[in-house]
Amino acid sequence: MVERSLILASASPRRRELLDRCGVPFTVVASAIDESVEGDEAPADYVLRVARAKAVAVHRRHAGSFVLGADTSVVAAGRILGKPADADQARDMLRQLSGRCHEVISAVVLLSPDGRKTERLSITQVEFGLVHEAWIDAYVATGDCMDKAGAYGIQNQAGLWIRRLTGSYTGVVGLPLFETAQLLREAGLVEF
Ligand SMILES: Cc1cn([C@H]2C[C@H](O)[C@@H](COP(=O)(O)OP(=O)(O)OP(=O)(O)O)O2)c(=O)[nH]c1=O
Repeated sequence: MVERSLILASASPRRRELLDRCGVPFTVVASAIDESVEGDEAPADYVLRVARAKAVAVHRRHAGSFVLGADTSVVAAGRILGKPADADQARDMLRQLSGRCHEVISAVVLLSPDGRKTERLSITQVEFGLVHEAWIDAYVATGDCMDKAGAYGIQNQAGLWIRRLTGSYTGVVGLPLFETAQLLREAGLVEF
């Protein structure tokens, strides 16, 4: 096993809980980066770019460590839905998702102490059943939507609206465990 520290470059409590399951000790350092979409950037390119930027920002301050960065976006009808700015935007996003399929794209990037970068992408198809206006109002009132891409948390009440999912549940929650474990294993940080 490699005797180097691992830093999770994220403020997300979900990512912390998921990374805990990999069984490797780590610390958390949040990165504040600009997450705006650049021009007509493709969704997968955008998510990878932002995940890299989060890892790089933290690696600059902690160059002797491994740094893991991640990003998650919802893509509906080709449009990238990040975290809603307010309750109205959250309602709009949930109306767009109701009764349709969308994709959740998560990127995970690992920087080594020597600056070597490895990365993986996880793409999941999610189908929402019809979501009534009253359900949207009640859910938005809980506030759960505000810190989540696409304005929903599959792990909370919005999970009741999901008819089907093909891909990675943990990817939707923000840290695809299969892909993350691959990166940590390749770096010699986990054994299995
Ligand atoms: C779709 C979906 C997203 N999410 C979360 C995962 C991410 O934390 C968040 C998307 O925003 P991100 O910008 O990917 O992450 P973040 O701002 O929470 O954390 P950081 O940038 O510091 O790493 O939405 C869920 O928890 N459940 C879901 O069902």
